[in-house]
Amino acid sequence: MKQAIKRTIVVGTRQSALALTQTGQVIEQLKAVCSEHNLPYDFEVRKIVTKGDRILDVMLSKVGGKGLFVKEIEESLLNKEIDFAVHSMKDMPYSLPEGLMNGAIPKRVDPRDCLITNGGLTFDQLPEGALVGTSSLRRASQLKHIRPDLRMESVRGNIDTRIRKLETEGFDAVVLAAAGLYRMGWEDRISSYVPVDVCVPAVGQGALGIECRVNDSGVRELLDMINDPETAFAVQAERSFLGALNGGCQIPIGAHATLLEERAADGSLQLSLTGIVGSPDGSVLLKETRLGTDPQRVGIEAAEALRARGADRILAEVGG
Ligand SMILES: NCc1[nH]cc(CCC(=O)O)c1CC(=O)O
Repeated sequence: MKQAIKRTIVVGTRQSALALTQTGQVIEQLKAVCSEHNLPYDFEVRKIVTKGDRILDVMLSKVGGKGLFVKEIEESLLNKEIDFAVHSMKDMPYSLPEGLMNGAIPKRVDPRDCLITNGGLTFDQLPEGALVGTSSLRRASQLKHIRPDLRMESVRGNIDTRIRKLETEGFDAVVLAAAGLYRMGWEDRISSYVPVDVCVPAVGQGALGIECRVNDSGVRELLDMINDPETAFAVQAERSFLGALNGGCQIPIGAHATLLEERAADGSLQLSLTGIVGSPDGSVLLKETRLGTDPQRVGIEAAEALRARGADRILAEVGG
């Protein structure tokens, strides 16, 4: 029998353990789709070192924010050195360069933040004045807002480094996205979850984004098979919110959208989005929730409601 000639798809990723693991998981999903539909594709992983990986000792917000992790990867896509790239959605800047697009958003895992503590504490059980490690202004703002006694300190590095610092640097707790721990198979390290009404997650947290070239129809058709329309719908609303607040950088912004069980009268999906903007010290925390059927609009409406309450001033103060 004649063998079809296979196209080898080169997949770009950062070289952190989390990036490699989630890229491997996406490739496994695609391989299953290929064998089910008899599609002639092979996959090869190409590791890319980004500027964000080289600068690990500075607070992210001081060195230019999220774009640091994707610029080199996007250049490799445009140069055709790679054919698609797997990103943590929350690390993707709002706007993609001309010629690139988000080809798929697979099903989201748990979007919540979680605590790693000694002795399995919940947020409410943290002792008075506890030292909490996070490099995220969003987490610092929201946690200090309800617990002004907490001392927040920056902790950077890969997930395993941050967990190690719980012991080596005397933290009472380290805050991480649950999603990263699940993907690594380290969920047994999670002491407790921070409810989304206490700490609204980062835009896109728990979701992946798969970036590809707009004109690569083969890759686009393939990626479309692992797209999860409901996740994509919610993430679109969160990213619309981010875009409406000009939030490309590491700033104290969070948004969480969920689909409502009930459809609108005309049968379309409905979603609810809660967005926050806060000051890094937690003294100000603005929160708004909007419902609707158009994700773009819901994001913009929540952003406008926050802007009307002074969100721009807070963002300008932190240099967002
Ligand atoms: N900021 C780094 C980062 N980017 C993506 C994840 C994993 C969670 C996810 O995919 O949303 C993490 C770690 C963390 O925030 O704890």
